[in-house]
Amino acid sequence: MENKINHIKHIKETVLSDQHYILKKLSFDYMTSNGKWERQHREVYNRGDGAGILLYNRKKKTVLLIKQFRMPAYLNGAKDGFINEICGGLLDDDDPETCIMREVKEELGFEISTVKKVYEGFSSPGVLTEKMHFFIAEYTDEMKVDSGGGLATEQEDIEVLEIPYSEAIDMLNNGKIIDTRTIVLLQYLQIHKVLD
Ligand SMILES: Nc1nc2c(ncn2[C@@H]2O[C@H](COP(=O)(O)OP(=O)(O)O[C@H]3O[C@H](CO)[C@@H](O)[C@H](O)[C@@H]3O)[C@@H](O)[C@H]2O)c(=O)[nH]1
Ligand SMILES: [Mg+2]
Repeated sequence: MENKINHIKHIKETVLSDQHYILKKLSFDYMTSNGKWERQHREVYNRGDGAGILLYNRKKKTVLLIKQFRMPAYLNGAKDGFINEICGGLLDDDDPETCIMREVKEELGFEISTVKKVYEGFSSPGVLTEKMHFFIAEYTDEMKVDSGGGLATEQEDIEVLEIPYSEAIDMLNNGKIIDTRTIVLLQYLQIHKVLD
């Protein structure tokens, strides 16, 4: 594989794992800022892109979060490994809007028809190819169609949390929200005074 960008060349890819998603080792020549070429090696994990959404209710001043077990967080000191998060998922073959509406239905049990895209960005650009699409949307009780909880066929075991926005902000400030996607969207609501 050759790249048109002129600060990298001689790119070699080796698949290290393709069991579920794809982990590759990339070896390439990189031209440093002082003009010298050096051989670099980087492991890159490709799980596709993702989308996440924070649902809020203007009248009740509540937000919808989910709680689920995350093995990587458990391995890295997150107590029992249960993480408070925004609803979200991998795009698979869908566009971000279609994906996020599907995840809202599967994980939260709500059917929403409009979402607002607020950000797009790389989750962890040094290691993941993943680009995240961030959304917010308003919900009302009438949009609830079932109890959510995720797909048992995908071994998802998700608790839906409807909590006062003020409590979510307290959780953010006292370290109980430790998922960066969730921090980003709660701060979006704060910065833009969406529920003030
Ligand atoms: N067998 C197997 N299944 C897996 C594996 N990894 C994930 N899965 C399955 O794939 C499903 C993915 O569910 P989604 O809702 O689509 O994704 P997510 O795990 O919620 O990911 C979201 O959060 C991530 C963490 O922040 C984000 O990285 C991602 O973009 C997305 O927003 C999981 O429930 C699980 O069943 C694996 O290594 N092996
Ligand atoms: Mg998910």
